[in-house]
Amino acid sequence: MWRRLLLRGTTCLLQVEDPNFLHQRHISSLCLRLVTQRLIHRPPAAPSVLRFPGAGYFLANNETRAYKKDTKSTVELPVCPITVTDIKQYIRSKDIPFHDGYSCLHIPSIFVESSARKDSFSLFIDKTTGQFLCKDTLVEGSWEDLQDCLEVMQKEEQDFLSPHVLLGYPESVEEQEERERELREVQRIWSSSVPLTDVPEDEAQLIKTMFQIPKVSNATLKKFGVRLFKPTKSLVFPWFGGPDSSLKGVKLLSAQNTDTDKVTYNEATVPKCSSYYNLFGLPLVNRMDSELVLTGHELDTLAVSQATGLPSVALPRGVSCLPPILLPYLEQFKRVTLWLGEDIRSWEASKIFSRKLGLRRCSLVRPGEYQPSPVEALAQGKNLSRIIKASIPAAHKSIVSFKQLREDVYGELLNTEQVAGVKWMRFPELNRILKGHRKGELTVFTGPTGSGKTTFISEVALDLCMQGVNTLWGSFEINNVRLAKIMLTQFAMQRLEENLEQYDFWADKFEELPLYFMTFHGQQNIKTVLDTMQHAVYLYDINHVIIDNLQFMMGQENLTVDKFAVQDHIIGAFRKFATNTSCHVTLIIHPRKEEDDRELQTASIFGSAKASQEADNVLILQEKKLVTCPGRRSLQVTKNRFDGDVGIFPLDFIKTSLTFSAPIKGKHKLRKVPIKPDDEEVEGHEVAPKKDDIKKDKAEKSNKTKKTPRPVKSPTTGK
Ligand SMILES: Nc1ncnc2c1ncn2[C@@H]1O[C@H](COP(=O)(O)OP(=O)(O)OP(=O)(O)O)[C@@H](O)[C@H]1O
Repeated sequence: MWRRLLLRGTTCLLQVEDPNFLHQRHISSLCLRLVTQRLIHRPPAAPSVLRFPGAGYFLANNETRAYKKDTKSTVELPVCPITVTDIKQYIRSKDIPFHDGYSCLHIPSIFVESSARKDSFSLFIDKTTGQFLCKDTLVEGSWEDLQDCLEVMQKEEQDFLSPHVLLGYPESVEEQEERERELREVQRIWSSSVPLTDVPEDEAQLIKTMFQIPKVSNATLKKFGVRLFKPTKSLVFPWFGGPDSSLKGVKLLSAQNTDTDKVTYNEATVPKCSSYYNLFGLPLVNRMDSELVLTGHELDTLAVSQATGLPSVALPRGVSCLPPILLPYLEQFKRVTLWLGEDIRSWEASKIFSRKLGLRRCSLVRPGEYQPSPVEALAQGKNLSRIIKASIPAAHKSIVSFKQLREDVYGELLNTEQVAGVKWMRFPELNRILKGHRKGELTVFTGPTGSGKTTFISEVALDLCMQGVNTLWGSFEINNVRLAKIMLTQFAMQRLEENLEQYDFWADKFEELPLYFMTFHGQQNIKTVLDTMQHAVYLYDINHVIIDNLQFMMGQENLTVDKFAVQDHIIGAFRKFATNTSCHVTLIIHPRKEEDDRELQTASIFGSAKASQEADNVLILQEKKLVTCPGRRSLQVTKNRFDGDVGIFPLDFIKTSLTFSAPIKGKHKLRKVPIKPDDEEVEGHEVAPKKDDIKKDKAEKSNKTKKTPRPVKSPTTGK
């Protein structure tokens, strides 16, 4: 029997074998099946979406909510994008009082009985996404979930709902086991580590010297609950959270002193960094505190707190991202000072994060010689309070004088290397010409049809992503599975088809990359694409978007208008996006038809001159049609706005690994660095373990040092 269903505004036809399918449990499993088959995005949470004739509405009262973690790194726009005005209008229509906060709207929790509500406005709705979080119960969900809940409350004439009302994805057995294993690991580390105050004074001093925190007092370490895990000489930072302030996780920090007197830190978290949402220092914040210093590191928070007495919290993944799910915890502060570190990357991150936090309450500490990171400032005996007082307001006017710019200019002159951007590990020649990959730029990339544009740009982007550049792919031509397969092959630098036993090893490492995909395929509307990009920038602090390729946005536009004008409009929109969001956009554009044996030039890019005018960089994949060397490609940089250097270098394609970056005839020999006495590792590239090691690695999988941050998908609870 066929039944028509309306799910989140989409009509679905369902074949139903069981005539009693209207029973709650059937609907719930049916919805889950639909989700697994990706027919709908997630199970509908409540009645307004399930309109069975005569069925009334449906709530899964007995189901507990548990998001399926890390499902996919795909970015999709919410079914119906909303604005803050929509949210406000809806809330008003339900007669719910609200408080207009910085990043969120605050309403009374609907998951707590009114008599038991501790805080009258403890449910936070993200103004940008509509995502909500109830701080009292830690129930969270989408804007649609919240609307559904409110509809039910109204229909039922209830003044609160059970926190278990929302349907969730049940955890798989493996997920459950993994979670339990992680919890045991957290407990094991925590109980076998000791407070630094219990360590003999000379040993404690030695540890502090090792971590270069000689001036951080025992009292401060004790106050923040920092411990020492003796087996690895690591500092342990606890994550206490949830309504019961229980131990949710730990971060282990080890220090390594280098020849240059500088210390390098290695971090490991349990649970793994993709589910680690600790705002370290939060339990010490008072409900009435209205000022906060936000740092990029736990040690910095210790330094700020000790030197200034101000409340301070550290971001769980440093400057790489500020997950929106943490924003509700920062709503109470009228003034937030962002002091994220001592380099340009921290400075750029502080500007981006302050947009999420609300510019008007944020001020930024500009890194510089006299303003190093907080922990260094403390070690150097600087006055941290004065540095914080001298921080500059994040809100800026659109017209500025040189007086306001002079510090920026000075900073750029002082840090020329950092200003030049992230260097490629696999493409030294690109570094030589372009100097690096910079935020806010537009790169236009072209090359003959089928010459390997996607393959090449995939490796170029992967290289950056492996260094922590949060990357979003918009691949309209080839689907995400194929693209991910290319990238994974390039990542592993080998044909995985022939080494399937290594698949899990590489896939596990690949999964840790801050890499996301838009789910579009085929022709797309430019506005939808830009909205999705904007959404991803907000959620995942994307730094690099790759669009493959522009021609897939042309078809949707009104083609009675001049084709070139449409293309110019699209390029202009991407240019604006790059500038406004400080995100680098790489745009692949097909060339116009040239004669086969002619090399492409900037002017060969399809369309008018707008593409090359707007672009900061123009890259061309040249294909020489030589009989002697048919597959030979070169990469030509014909425009480089940063410093004007242009040039060309040859690319040798290795079919097994789909890479272009191998050493060229001994010219760019990579140093071999042994990692084990009997193993060799090419610089910047990992070696997969032998078959036997794979099993071991799986068992120990949890959390060895992870440098690359990962997406934000699971709740703050760390559940
Ligand atoms: N230098 C090369 N030599 C030989 N084959 C290559 C080279 N680079 C890529 N290929 C292969 O050519 C095929 C097409 O590559 P790719 O899709 O990257 O090209 P493209 O320029 O993006 O194509 P299109 O013009 O259709 O967008 C792939 O199978 C790829 O593995």
